[in-house]
Amino acid sequence: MKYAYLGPSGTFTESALLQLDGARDSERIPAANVNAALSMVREGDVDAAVVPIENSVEGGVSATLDSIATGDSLQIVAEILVPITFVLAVREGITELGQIRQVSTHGHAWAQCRLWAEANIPAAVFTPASSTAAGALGLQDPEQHHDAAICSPLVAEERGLHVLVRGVEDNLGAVTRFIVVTRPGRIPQPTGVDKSTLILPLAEDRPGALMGILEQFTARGVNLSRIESRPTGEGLGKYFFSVDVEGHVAQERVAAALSGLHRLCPELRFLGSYPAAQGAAPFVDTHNSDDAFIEARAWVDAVRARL
Ligand SMILES: O=C(O)C(=O)C[C@]1(C(=O)O)C=C[C@@H](O)C=C1
Repeated sequence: MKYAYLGPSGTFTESALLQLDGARDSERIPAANVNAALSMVREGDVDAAVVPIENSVEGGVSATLDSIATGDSLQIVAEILVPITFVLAVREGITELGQIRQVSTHGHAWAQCRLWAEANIPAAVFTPASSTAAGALGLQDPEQHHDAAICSPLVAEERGLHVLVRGVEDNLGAVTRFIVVTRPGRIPQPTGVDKSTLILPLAEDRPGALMGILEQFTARGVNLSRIESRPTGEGLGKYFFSVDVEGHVAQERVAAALSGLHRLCPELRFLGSYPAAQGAAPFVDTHNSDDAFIEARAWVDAVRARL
C-alpha cells in the first residue's frame, strides 16, 4: 500500500496512519496539506490518504469536509481515533515563557490551546503552520522567526526539541478522528458497528428543508453521530450538510433512508460505509430490523402482483 498523509513526519495524522495494519511496511508520502493528500488519491499517485476530519474539542476539519464534498468522488474506508495532548517546544536559547514573542502551530491545535496561551504567553503572536510538526520543525530553521511551537510530545522528542511545558491543551482527553480515503471501489463489509458518511446539498432553500432530510433518518430509526453545515462557496446562505450516521448501507434501514434522501436531494454523495472505531451496535427497533423491511417489501410486492 502507498499512503499520503498530512505531513511532515511527526504529525498526529502520521500517528493515525501508523495505527493501520501493515502501515509500518507501507510507503508513506507526506503531503503539504489535506487537499494535496486527497489530490494524490484522486490522481492515482497513492492508494489511500489519511486526513483529520473531526476533533472532540474544535469540531470538524473544514479543509477535509470541503475537499471530500466536491470534486472527483472519494470513498471513506476506515476511521482512526488518536488521543491528543500538546507540548510547548521552544527554539534554542529560550528558557522562560516571558521570552516567547511568536508561537506557531496548526490552526486546529491553536484552537485547542488558546486559553492556555492567553493565560501563559499573552504577548506571543500566533503564526499558523501547515501542521503541528511543520511548526515544530520551523524551530530548527534559522529563516523562520517563531520561538515556540505547539506540537505532539513525540515530534518534540524525535527532533530533540526542548520542551518548556507539557499538557498545554485546554481540555484534557481530547481526541481527533482521522479517515482513510480511497478512490470509489468496494465497500467494506458490515461489522455490526459501522458508520456511513453522506454529503447532502439542500436541493431547495425552503422552510422545513432540513427537517425533511432528518425525517428520512428518524422514520427508519437511523441515528446521526455528526451533522455539520458547510457553505458551498456559491454565496451567502448556500450550505450543504455533512452527516455521519450509525449503520451500514448493507442494512435495510440505512438503504431505505438513502433512497428517501435521494428523492429529496438527487445530488447527495454517498462517501462510504466503514467500521466505526469505537462504540456498540446501535439499538434497532424490531420494526426497523432488516427482517421487518424485507417482509414489508414482500407484502407490498404481493399486493402489487394483483395489478
Ligand atoms: O497538525 C497535525 O499534526 C495534524 O495531524 C492535524 C491536526 C488537525 O487537523 O486537527 C490533527 C490533530 C490535532 O487536533 C491538531 C492538528
